[in-house]
Amino acid sequence: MELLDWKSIGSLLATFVFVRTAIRDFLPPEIYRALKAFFLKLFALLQPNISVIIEEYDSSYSNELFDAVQLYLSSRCFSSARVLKLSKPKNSKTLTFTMDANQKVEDDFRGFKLRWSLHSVEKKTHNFGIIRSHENRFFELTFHRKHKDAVHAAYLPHVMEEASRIKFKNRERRLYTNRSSDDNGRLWSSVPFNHPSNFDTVAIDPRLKEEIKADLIKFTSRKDFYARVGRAWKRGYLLYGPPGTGKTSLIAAIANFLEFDIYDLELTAVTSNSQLRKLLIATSSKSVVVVEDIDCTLDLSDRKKRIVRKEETEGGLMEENDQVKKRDQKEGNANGSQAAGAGAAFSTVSLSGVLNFVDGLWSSCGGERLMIFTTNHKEKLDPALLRAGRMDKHINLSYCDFPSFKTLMHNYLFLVEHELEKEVKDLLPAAKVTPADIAEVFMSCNDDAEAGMRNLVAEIKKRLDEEQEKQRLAELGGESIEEEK
Ligand SMILES: Nc1ncnc2c1ncn2[C@@H]1O[C@H](COP(=O)(O)OP(=O)(O)OP(=O)(O)O)[C@@H](O)[C@H]1O
Repeated sequence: MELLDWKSIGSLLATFVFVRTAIRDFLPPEIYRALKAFFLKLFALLQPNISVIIEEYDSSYSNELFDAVQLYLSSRCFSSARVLKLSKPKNSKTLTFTMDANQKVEDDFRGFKLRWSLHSVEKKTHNFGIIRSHENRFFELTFHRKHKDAVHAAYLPHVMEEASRIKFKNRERRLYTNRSSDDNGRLWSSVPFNHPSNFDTVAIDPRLKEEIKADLIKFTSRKDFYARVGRAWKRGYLLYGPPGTGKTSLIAAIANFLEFDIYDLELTAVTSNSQLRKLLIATSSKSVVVVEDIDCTLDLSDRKKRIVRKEETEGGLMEENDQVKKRDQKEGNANGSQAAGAGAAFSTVSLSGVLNFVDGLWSSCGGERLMIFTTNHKEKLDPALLRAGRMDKHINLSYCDFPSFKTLMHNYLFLVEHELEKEVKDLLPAAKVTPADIAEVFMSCNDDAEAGMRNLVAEIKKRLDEEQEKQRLAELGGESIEEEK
């Protein structure tokens, strides 16, 4: 039996409207306001929770907040949801759990509880007489109304931040290069970045290692600092030293440490300033942009003076290139700036251009970027390019010293100590042996640690003998020239 029939509902409503009008019209305003507040409170007590709906699509665009919530809940839903979906998102290196529809997950934030649930409803759209049905998914977030402000001001930003952290952590890291042409017309082509080098495998002075790690941590954690002082969130490293001392290995270790992508920028493959600009803008935040062997890719000695004059303005790069062309024409240099140096043959951009672009552009690009330049000849670089703010940290990687040798001995031969290490210690300072040379000897001993150590001592002695012989011949040559005189 029905409790109320339509007639009763009608008279109840009429009574309610009559009473409400009577109260509003006849009660003094202060009493009316007090009564209103009382009933609102009573209603709030009876219904303390409020809900926020986050739909998958906002109009016809996908809603970033929905995706963020889904990612945020991926780690939390495992313990509480009964049915989970498992997937491997594109460009992600890990599997991700997501909630299925009609599941609930509880969350704690600053001591209060929130409840997430995922719903799915079928939605029909009519388009030119055709009826289509779509799955319309949405998250419902339920919490006590007294936490409304905290949810808006702190919890939802926390969800977004946490989601982007998870996304960053899960993503497959990539190595981008502008060296090979891309059939799809992309500026950068990329492959997954799986270089095994890290701060344990790279053999450099342990103090230097700690210094670099501390510098990287400081840099990446100073977002607010860079914003406060109005500077682009970037840092420049210059790695210099002879070939085979670990510059490339250190770059890979840094990228792995920071979990950043790498952009390998080959300047000789850049044909114009606008291309350079596009390339740099297309780099993502949390990345390391590497320009290797800058002394080979650019004609630094020849352009030195002009670079210094023009480097303060971004447009200076154009002018500089024009001047190079004009000078080439004047000097009858048919190949234009190709004569400037083998590596610089087709390059129409310069290191100062890169640095100027970076200064100018990246200030507006938000996220952090590390620029690493390498050279075997630091002395060839113009001091203006080496100043702080452009190349903030100069890292010298030199011939192998004893602590670096110990790292290699441990990594390659699994040895912590060895009777021959004293001999190596005595020989190393005089021998110009790179970590790459030592790695080569250890690699070729086929896991025979004893043979590895013996071969290394023999190799170092051989090199020292060769060096002495070279010196003796040089001295002899000098003497005979003296005699001829
Ligand atoms: N400091 C090091 N620690 C560990 N391995 C090293 C180190 N230096 C060199 N190696 C080994 O030698 C190889 C060559 O080193 P790497 O390419 O890093 O040197 P580089 O200084 O970049 O040389 P180049 O200037 O010729 O590019 C690496 O594959 C690595 O195995």
